[in-house]
Amino acid sequence: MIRVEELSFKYTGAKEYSLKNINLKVKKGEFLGILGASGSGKSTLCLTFNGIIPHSIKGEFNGNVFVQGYNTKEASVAELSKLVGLVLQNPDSQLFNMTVEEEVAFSLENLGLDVEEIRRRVYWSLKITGLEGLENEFPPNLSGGQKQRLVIASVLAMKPQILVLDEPTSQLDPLGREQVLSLITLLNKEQSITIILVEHNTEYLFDFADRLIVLDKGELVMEGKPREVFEEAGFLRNLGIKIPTSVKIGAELKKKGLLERAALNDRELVDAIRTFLKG
Ligand SMILES: Nc1ncnc2c1ncn2[C@@H]1O[C@H](COP(=O)(O)OP(=O)(O)OP(=O)(O)O)[C@@H](O)[C@H]1O
Repeated sequence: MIRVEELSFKYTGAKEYSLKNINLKVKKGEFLGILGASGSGKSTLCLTFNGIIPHSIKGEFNGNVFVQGYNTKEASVAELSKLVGLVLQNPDSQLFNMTVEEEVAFSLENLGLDVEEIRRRVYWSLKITGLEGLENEFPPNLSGGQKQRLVIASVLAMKPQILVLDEPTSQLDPLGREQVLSLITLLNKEQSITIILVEHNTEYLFDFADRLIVLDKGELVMEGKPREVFEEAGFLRNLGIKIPTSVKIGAELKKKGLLERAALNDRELVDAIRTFLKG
């Protein structure tokens, strides 16, 4: 689905490269989580997946990014947007139509689709994001979680096979956060959409990501299954990355010889404690 080869990028006028020699492959239907401290290059990497870098944001771009076989240097952002849906932190900056329905239909009208197909896609997108019944609402009146789901609906209407979400829940309240994360899980598990997600909720990534990559100062410094990555809790902490609470507790119990391995998710930790108390 995505192949990144020897990618380096320096913003125009910047002293340092924001991405340094990144190599990465993302498979169809995979759920990839991106971890890294502030400024490590997570957003910059996300912007390379649909061609915003290097087409709209300029700089020194070396290496290649291929999306479903297209080299992003050669394909336009409009073409790439049909393959890769991009969702950013702040939903308000991505909503500008008068009604929920118009918001979803907007991007489709530029694709030259017939009215019936547009109607079908709008209906499907609003249904899957749980926004049906709100078609005539004014987007600024929605809750944070609803707004972000509307952004996702308008991106999904283009029928991309890949969704890139850059901290989509960071500006939401706990309920909105939960709604958006559940939606992401559903899109991955039930619609087989490839997910690339930057998210600070490491508990969620532990449970649902297939693989994690860790960025540090523009370099890809670690890669593996969530369990393998969180096994290196000390390394992650030094990079300023939040460790799941279950892993922190697991590490203490392991130190005391009560657990064999620290990287357990919430459910596994509870099971291990229950077994220990029974024994
Ligand atoms: N438009 C820009 N012009 C110049 N430098 C930039 C620009 N955008 C980002 N950078 C620099 O590139 C580096 C990587 O930034 P980026 O936003 O990709 O990191 P991040 O991991 O997403 O951080 P955060 O978690 O704070 O969003 C930082 O040093 C940042 O200052």
